[in-house]
Amino acid sequence: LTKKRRRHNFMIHKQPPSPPGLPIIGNLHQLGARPHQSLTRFAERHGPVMLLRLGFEPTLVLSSAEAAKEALKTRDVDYSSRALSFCWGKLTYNYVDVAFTSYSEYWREKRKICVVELVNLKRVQSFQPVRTEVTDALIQSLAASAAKGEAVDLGEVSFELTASIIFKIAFGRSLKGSLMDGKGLEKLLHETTAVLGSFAAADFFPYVGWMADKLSGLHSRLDRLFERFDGFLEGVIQEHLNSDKLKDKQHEDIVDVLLRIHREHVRSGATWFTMNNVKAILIDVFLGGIDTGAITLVWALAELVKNPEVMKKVQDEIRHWTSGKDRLTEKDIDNLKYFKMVIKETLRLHTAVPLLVSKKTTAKTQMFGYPIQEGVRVFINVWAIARDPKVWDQPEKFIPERFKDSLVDYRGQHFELLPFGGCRRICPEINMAMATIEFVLANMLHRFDWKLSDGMTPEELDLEEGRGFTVFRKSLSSLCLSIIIVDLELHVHPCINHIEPE
Ligand code: HEM
Repeated sequence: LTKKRRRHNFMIHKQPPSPPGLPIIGNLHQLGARPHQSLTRFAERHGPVMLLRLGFEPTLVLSSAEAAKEALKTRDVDYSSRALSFCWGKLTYNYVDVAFTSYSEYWREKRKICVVELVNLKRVQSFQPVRTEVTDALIQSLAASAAKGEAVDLGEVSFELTASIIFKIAFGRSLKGSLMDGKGLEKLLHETTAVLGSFAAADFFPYVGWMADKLSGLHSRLDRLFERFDGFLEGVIQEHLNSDKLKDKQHEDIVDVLLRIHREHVRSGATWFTMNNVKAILIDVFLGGIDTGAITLVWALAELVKNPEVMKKVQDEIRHWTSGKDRLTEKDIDNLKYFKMVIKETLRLHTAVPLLVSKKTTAKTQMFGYPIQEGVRVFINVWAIARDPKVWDQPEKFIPERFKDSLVDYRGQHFELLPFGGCRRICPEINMAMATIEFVLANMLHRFDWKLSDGMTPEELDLEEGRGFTVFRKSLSSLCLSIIIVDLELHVHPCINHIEPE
């Protein structure tokens, strides 16, 4: 009995391992510019469950599929809240959005709106004409560049493309000629990403941190950003309220949907869904939808250019199944088995949000038998998990074939591949995001051949990642590629014997 009690006491007081830190700041200084990479190196030494101290904040870092499964499945309620973030709080009208709200009935209601109203299958399909229109315009502009022999900046192209789609889907207006045209929007998003990725002392040093943030100029940068976003959203909302077009449900944009829900709430006497909720959810769509999609597209093309044999194989497949047609439809994409493996491999190696959105424990809980307190910040390092050599053969290499006979998917059920997170807080917009990425990328690969410009060889192409913390942006924005328009007549029946349809 005594032995049992001793072991019980030992486990109660035992803490997960952690790298030694400094007084006051703890391990903060060790995170560096790419925290997911630093944390991966720590995990190699200290194991898949670590307890760090970031300032005064205890922070649990999980770096294996088993640990992710315990947090996201076995004890999902305990790990479902969000850690407060000073910057996000400001931009989301004090956490009244979906992504940064603590786990509660209030979050559940708002999430239900997202899932039921914004991203149901019908709605995703209803946006197909938008994806087609924007992709057609892209193909035309790429064809013009190819005809002139000009290289294109892939980062710019991808960004403009995902922004155009989100603008049409969410705000019902085109990006061009809107208040936030082209470069203006890109600059705004860069500044937002920089601010959100910067260190907010208030998050790690309660009571005193806000003063440091004020002195460092973070408050005024945030105020300026907030004013720009708020002004833009106010304009869009007024435009929708003043429009006398009565839209049928099939053709509503996201602002229409949210305003309709707001009206229904007011009519029923409910008070919890306010105009600030409308704006904060639009901020989620704006910040969650543009960068992530563009990042994924750029990485996919960069990997394909670096791996010409994969590029050839995937283009052969696409051109085979479209048999000389000018453009692929969304239906054609179902036939593209190898293409889907290329997408999965891109999401594995280059997950856009490497530490997910940071979580917080809602109660006293456990991890691998260690007791974990309530209110502990949690990072799930899905970047490390997707490169874990215990799970993946040659994890650093881009090998789409690894998914050939594998059931592993990215929809939150397989804990070794979690680019969209998993379980309760999983990205609610996977279908919308993937419909866009697949359609655009397949058409870009179908119509054009892509080569590095300025005589650069694939071996010379540097795929180093950029700086970032939560929403991760890499330095590939200036990846310039030459494009060649393909004579599709010559590609009517390229021989493909590597992938057969089911
Ligand atoms: C390739 C594209 C995308 C990627 C890789 C991505 C990734 C993610 C990730 C990793 C999370 C956090 C999951 C977690 O904490 O467990 C998330 C949450 C979220 N994403 Fe996405 N996302 C993408 C596209 C989008 C788009 C297009 C939208 C909106 C139109 C969106 C809206 C959201 C929202 C609202 C949440 C918060 C969910 C919640 O906390 O309940 N995402 N996304």
